[in-house]
Amino acid sequence: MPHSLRIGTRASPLAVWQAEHVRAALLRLHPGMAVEIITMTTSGDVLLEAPLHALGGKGLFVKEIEDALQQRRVDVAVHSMKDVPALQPDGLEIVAIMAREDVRDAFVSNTFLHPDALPVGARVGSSSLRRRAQLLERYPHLRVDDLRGNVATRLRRLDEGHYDAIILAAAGLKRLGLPDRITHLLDIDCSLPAVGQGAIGIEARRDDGRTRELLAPLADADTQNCVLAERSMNRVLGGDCQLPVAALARWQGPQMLLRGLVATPDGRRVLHAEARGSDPVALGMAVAAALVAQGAAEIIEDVRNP
Ligand SMILES: NCc1[nH]cc(CCC(=O)O)c1CC(=O)O
Repeated sequence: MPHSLRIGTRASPLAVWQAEHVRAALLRLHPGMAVEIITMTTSGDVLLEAPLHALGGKGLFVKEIEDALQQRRVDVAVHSMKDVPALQPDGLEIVAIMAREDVRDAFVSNTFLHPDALPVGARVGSSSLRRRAQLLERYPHLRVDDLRGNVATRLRRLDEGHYDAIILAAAGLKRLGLPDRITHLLDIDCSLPAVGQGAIGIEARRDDGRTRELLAPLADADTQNCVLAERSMNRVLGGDCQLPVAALARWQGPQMLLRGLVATPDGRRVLHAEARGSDPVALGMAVAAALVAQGAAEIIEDVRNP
């Protein structure tokens, strides 16, 4: 019997690119396998007007796709790991994380070559509290305005002149074939990325051994361990991508270095912690504990219940 597989994904061009990336990798291993991509609209796509962090619920971009997975309408869900909540619903599991793209945030402007060049009162578009906080810490003279929508929408709003600059994930621009739109790549000391940024995660039903077996070779062990460390930090903090929380793990030889950050959205308080080790989960818990010791839990509570 020939293998066949249904992949569920958001309908945005970036999400579809990522699902096609998974399909291509599967077809390289199993030429002739039937892999169907099924696009769906998520509540995150529908609720485009409200600022993301005000919508409250976690996993706005993954919920409907996970429902389809649980109901066996699809066999596989492909997500940006950045959008995936710390815990998966009953019976589902992230079974593979693929090799990471560029993890950095990108500064995109048609006028200014670098954020250093932005004048007092310049408008920067971003709905991410994490990006807002880190930008305002370094450049308190800027105005950060909400900007939602898929990558093309955000670029169009910039081009229409609503903003002097916007911040986007470099990974999305590169995947969509738009690397030329990157004006300046922000160093991780300037903008520590979101947990899981740049990584594609593949989710399946825990008990679906056949699908898990098909997907296993798509995993990149180094990326998987780094994202595990970042997510283990985030789980302790109760974080999701709607909070001003950042983390990045990288291998330095046999050791992993995990950096974590929690900030107030206005960038006035920015907590940093880092640790080295080889056990990703322990590392994430250690960095989370170091942030909590500096007051991270109170900052997060204030953001959740202003
Ligand atoms: N929240 C939306 C989202 N989810 C993942 C990416 C980019 C791709 C990635 O980080 O893997 C983006 C767009 C952005 O932040 O610019």
